[in-house]
Amino acid sequence: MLRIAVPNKGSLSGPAGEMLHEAGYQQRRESKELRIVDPVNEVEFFYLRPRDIAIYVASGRLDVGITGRDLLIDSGADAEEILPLGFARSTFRFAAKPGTANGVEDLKGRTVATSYEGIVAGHLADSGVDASVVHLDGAVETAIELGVAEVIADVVETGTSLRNAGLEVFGEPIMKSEAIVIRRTGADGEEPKVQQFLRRLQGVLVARTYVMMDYDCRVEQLEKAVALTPGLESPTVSPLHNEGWVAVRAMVPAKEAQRIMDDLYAIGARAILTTAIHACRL
Ligand SMILES: Nc1ncnc2c1ncn2[C@@H]1O[C@H](COP(=O)(O)OP(=O)(O)OP(=O)(O)O)[C@@H](O)[C@H]1O
Ligand SMILES: O=P(O)(O)OC[C@H]1O[C@H](OP(=O)(O)OP(=O)(O)O)[C@H](O)[C@@H]1O
Ligand SMILES: [Mg+2]
Repeated sequence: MLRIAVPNKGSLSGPAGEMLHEAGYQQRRESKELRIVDPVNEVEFFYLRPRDIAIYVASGRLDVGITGRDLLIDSGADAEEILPLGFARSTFRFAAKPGTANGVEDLKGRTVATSYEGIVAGHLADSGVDASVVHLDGAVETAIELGVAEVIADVVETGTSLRNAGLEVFGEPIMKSEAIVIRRTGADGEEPKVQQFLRRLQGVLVARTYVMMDYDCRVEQLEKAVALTPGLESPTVSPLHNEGWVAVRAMVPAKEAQRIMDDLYAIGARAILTTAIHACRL
């Protein structure tokens, strides 16, 4: 049985559960459940604090886990990223009252408040800057107003929390994060159960990013049409009953579907349809 760690709370929890559900796995029915078995798929899910997931996976007791890249790095645990999942995207940045600092080099002798002590201490050390780090559990933006620190380092997505606190980011982003799948560093990457789990999640990612496009076009226009819709491998081309026409089928990125439909129409393609992909194995 594959043992998988899933975030039980916070920004990662909802989207992780949705993705696992879309991948065909049974998920917990209520948020108090800490562990469920999905006997059909032979997996067991452990709902754990997002911050703790890298530690469990590094211990080898759980095979894989879903967490944030920033949380993995912050933990310092012996685990590695094996698949980015495209949700809970954020950047990790320094922020302060306008005019306080322009870059990490200005932090010498100052105090930085953060919930991500591991990332911040590592970044300061890499930059050769000697500053103090104060650990806070959350709502870090308030630390400056209340005089606990002059600078914070925190997750930024829309920037609303910073604006509301009258703060501005400064310096280069410390890191970019998103939800990821992790496993213990050096664990057997070919393990069939792990590979199957990753293929299912990759299938969800593809189904979310691509649509299926079908259209008819004249044989003379086929090369131009195929250049617009190269598909992942190569498009399927089938003869139509009407001589001189073919039907083409290819996956295209969902974001580009409307532009591609316009371009296909312009070269004479007709009956252009797009349909959603519900599941996929590449
Ligand atoms: N507003 C946000 N937008 C996108 N990702 C976020 C946001 N806030 C946190 N994250 C990401 O979620 C992960 C942190 O999850 P965690 O559950 O510890 O914190 P949280 O979502 O802030 O929840 P809480 O603060 O309620 O405990 C990190 O990977 C972080 O980058
Ligand atoms: O740039 P934004 O879109 O505003 O998002 C970033 C904010 O979201 C998270 O806070 P959360 O609500 O989880 O509270 P916390 O600070 O207590 O973790 C994070 O810690 C930032 O404060
Ligand atoms: Mg938070």
